[in-house]
Amino acid sequence: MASKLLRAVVLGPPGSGKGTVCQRIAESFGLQHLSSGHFLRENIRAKSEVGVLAKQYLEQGLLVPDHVITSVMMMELEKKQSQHWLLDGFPRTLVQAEALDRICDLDLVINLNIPFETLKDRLSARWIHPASGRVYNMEFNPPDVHGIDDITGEPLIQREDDKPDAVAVRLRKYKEAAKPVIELYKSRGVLHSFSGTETNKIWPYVYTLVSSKVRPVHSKEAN
Ligand SMILES: Nc1ccn([C@H]2C[C@H](O)[C@@H](COP(=O)(O)OP(=O)(O)OP(=O)(O)O)O2)c(=O)n1
Ligand SMILES: Nc1nc2c(ncn2[C@@H]2O[C@H](COP(=O)(O)OP(=O)(O)O)[C@@H](O)[C@H]2O)c(=O)[nH]1
Repeated sequence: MASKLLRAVVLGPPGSGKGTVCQRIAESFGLQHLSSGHFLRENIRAKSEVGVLAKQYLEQGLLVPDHVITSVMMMELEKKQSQHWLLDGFPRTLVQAEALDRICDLDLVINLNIPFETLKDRLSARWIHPASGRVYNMEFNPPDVHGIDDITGEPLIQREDDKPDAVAVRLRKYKEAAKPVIELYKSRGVLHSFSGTETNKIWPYVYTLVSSKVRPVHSKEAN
């Protein structure tokens, strides 16, 4: 098994299960899950310079400018240089993919293909714990107590951009921006696409793929 540090990306539209799959990979293989959306929401809550700027874009359903999210992610990646990592939500555009290219060679890109109706249903039932980024779904993985985070006991919230009108716009924008990124990774031979409507069915295939690159922390397959 290669001892090289894993550099991986998970691509997929909003609601496709990137966060869920990344969390499982991070737990099973002991690698760092870096979510660009989570870093942005943290900055917004902290009212940092990046956060104040990002908020203006997110409120209009827009992506933040490439240079802003790229500098946030480059700073985070610098801190994790000596660890295996997995990116969730970055790169979202070709410009971001090109910036990532300048600092590393990706080993693996996991692309989640999920039907539009499934995405809409999932997002309308998604609740998050803002401080940790923990994600719940009222049908798929509900919290122990309705509206309350299992670990901290703090309240869960629903993201503004998970409301139905915002979702349709986000999905359209995702497709447009992701197309050249997917083509780039396909041409490099690192793209692995998974299609379906259930994360639990996709997960064993993802697990097998990642196992070919990194050793699992637990000997038994999770879920
Ligand atoms: N590279 C990125 C990543 C995120 N964002 C912005 C737009 C996103 O709508 C928001 C939240 O990011 P998430 O990755 O959490 O959200 P997604 O839109 O991808 O939705 P989801 O978490 O549902 O996949 O942050 C951005 O502008 N550029
Ligand atoms: N019903 C259902 N919900 C799921 C499944 N997989 C993930 N979810 C939920 O769908 C929502 C979106 O998943 P998430 O991992 O946040 O996707 P992301 O937007 O791509 O990061 C969350 O509320 C998840 O808990 C699934 O197979 N079935």
